[in-house]
Amino acid sequence: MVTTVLDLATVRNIGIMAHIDAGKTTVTERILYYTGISHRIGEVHDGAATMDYLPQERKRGITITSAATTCHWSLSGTDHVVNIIDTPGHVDFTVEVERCLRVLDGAVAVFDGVAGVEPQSETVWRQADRYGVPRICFVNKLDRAGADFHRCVDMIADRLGAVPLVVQLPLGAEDGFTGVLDLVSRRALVWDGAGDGEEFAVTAVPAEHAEAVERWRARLVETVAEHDEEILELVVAGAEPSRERLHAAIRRLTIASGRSDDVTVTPVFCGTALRNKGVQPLLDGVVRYLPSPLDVGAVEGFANGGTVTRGPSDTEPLSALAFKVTSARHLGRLTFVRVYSGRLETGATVLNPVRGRRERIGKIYRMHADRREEIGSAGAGDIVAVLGLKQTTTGETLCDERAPVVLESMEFPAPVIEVAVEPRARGDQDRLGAAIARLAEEDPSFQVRTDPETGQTVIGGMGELHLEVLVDRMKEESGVEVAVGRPRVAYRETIRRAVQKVGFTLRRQTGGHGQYAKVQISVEPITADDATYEFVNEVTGGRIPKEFIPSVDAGCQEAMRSGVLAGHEMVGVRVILQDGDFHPVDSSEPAFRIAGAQAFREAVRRAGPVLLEPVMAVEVTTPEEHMGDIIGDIGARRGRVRGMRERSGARVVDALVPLAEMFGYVGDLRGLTSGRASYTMRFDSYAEAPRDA
Ligand SMILES: Nc1nc2c(ncn2[C@@H]2O[C@H](COP(=O)(O)OP(=O)(O)OP(=O)(O)O)[C@@H](O)[C@H]2O)c(=O)[nH]1
Repeated sequence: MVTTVLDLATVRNIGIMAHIDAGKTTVTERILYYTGISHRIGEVHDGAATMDYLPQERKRGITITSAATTCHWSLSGTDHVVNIIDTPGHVDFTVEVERCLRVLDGAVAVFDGVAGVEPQSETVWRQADRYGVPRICFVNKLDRAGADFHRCVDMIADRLGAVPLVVQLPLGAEDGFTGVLDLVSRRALVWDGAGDGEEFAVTAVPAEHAEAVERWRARLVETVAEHDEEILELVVAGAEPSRERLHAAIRRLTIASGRSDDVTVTPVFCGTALRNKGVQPLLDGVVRYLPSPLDVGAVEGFANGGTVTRGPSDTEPLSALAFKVTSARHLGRLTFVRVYSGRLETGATVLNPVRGRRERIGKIYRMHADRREEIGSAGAGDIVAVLGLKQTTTGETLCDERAPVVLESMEFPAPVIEVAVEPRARGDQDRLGAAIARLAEEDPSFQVRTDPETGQTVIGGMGELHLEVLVDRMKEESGVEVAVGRPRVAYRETIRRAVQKVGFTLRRQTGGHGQYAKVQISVEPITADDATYEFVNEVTGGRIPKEFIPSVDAGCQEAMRSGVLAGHEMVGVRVILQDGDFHPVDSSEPAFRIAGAQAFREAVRRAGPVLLEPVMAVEVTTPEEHMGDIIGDIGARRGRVRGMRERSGARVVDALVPLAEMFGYVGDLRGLTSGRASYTMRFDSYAEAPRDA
């Protein structure tokens, strides 16, 4: 077992983000290959890709669950550790995207050289804008007919509002694409087509390209000078910036762009991952231009009611964030964590301050796609998987008991779409239950309930594709065939009025001794945003013995799970237990639970119950000319525009729209704007639904 102390300056924690099909998986595969992790190149289309290791993903050919993998890349004789966090591209998996963006320091944005900047690449790009993640771009698929590097660069400027720094030009095109021209070093990198792309020759720029290289290099220097003082001074003095100075300036600009709202300067690389051209220089670019944990600096957290910071150093107290929980076959629960400060040691006891529980660190692994390497400890800046954590889930902090801190957590939206599921084979109910429980543990945005009327199991998630994938995984991983109902919006119920003194008496005589419990309650709406339920006991003088009070509470909570209107979960109710009565022999905990639940249902029926529907915060990013259409359409969907902004040259419309009106929005928006606009949507709040909902 190895215990390595990393030189933080040599660590890169990156994500690879792209529109579906732009080639993210192929690029990742090639990176793993060149860095020596995988020993053969797995093709996505024959289902052998290493990174997409769920059988479900192999079948679909899309990347769904993020996995972290560590590899090494040497630049100028220095070894670098590159931790790659695989990020999904589909909007239904925003939770996955959010948890990745939370823990990574930089990203490679992959574009399809034929399609250019597609609407969905805009979506992921905007997400990275929001999280302030510095990026470099890779224009992929330049071997394809119709690929056009310069058009893609123009689209990066026009559609994403970024400042593209072209650092390479393609050498040849389509079938004749043979390599890249490196503008910083004024060299040609040529893959001769033999072998599997490991070898490339570094040559002088061919004479016929010399003029283009000089022209584009001048443009590169000019753009850098516009944003960087040091290079500006050199240019003004008429000096030629050296290769090292230019690299350093591009690095400064790339990293600073992540933090800036106005300008995103992004180096642009090119190649074809499938034909193994251009990936090694892209790796050089990752190391050269993307930030190390040291560049990202200290992380903020909360302690003792105030804010504290933890610097990226092994000598600070431990702070780490769990960003993913998976269950690994034959191993059990595996928790992926990013260490922000201090060291995580095998066998140590750490604190989960959110739960107030101590946890023992079992084994620590560095993950290499589907292979694990056990290590004794992990230091600040590292990303590893831990075995043995029993309680900690996604978004929770682990820290030193003597210096507790809660790192800012990720927020998980409420599930907004539901489907009923049932096993096709009668005897499979228990296996379905186990399969669901396993998935729910991995994915905080996935929830389960039982429909009180039909008795069916209902699963809820972030979107239709999200649920579809989960159902497929039940089959693939647990062998349960599932019949699925129609997707529907996940409603809630609440009350609008207070109701006083609603009583219920349970009196039953069955054979031996009977059952007796009497309660009187009031209910009232709680208006605080996130309040779901409160229980207040005002019974004094032993009119209900103390030991039965929690049973009344439990009965009310049980009744909250299925409202009186349509069996949806209830929120926002305060119950006040005012009075009651008992019998020395016939009263019991179950009797008070039943009485509590019955009184609650009766009270709620009189308290103006209403249906609540999920309302989504929708952010549409669009070119100026489509603003009017988009705003009109939002109105037609019962939506309300909250504001408008400009971000990196595009207009951003912020609106609240009921989810029930958002089915099919992807297609409608495409129709309205010829695919130029993109949107993201997350749960905002619940609001009263119209009567006919
Ligand atoms: N011609 C060509 N095809 C490529 C290239 N890179 C990837 N492809 C193909 O494009 C398709 C999509 O590639 P993936 O790597 O699965 O794309 P992805 O972005 O990971 O897709 P998701 O996992 O679905 O998000 C596959 O059929 C690849 O073989 C390339 O450089 N040239």
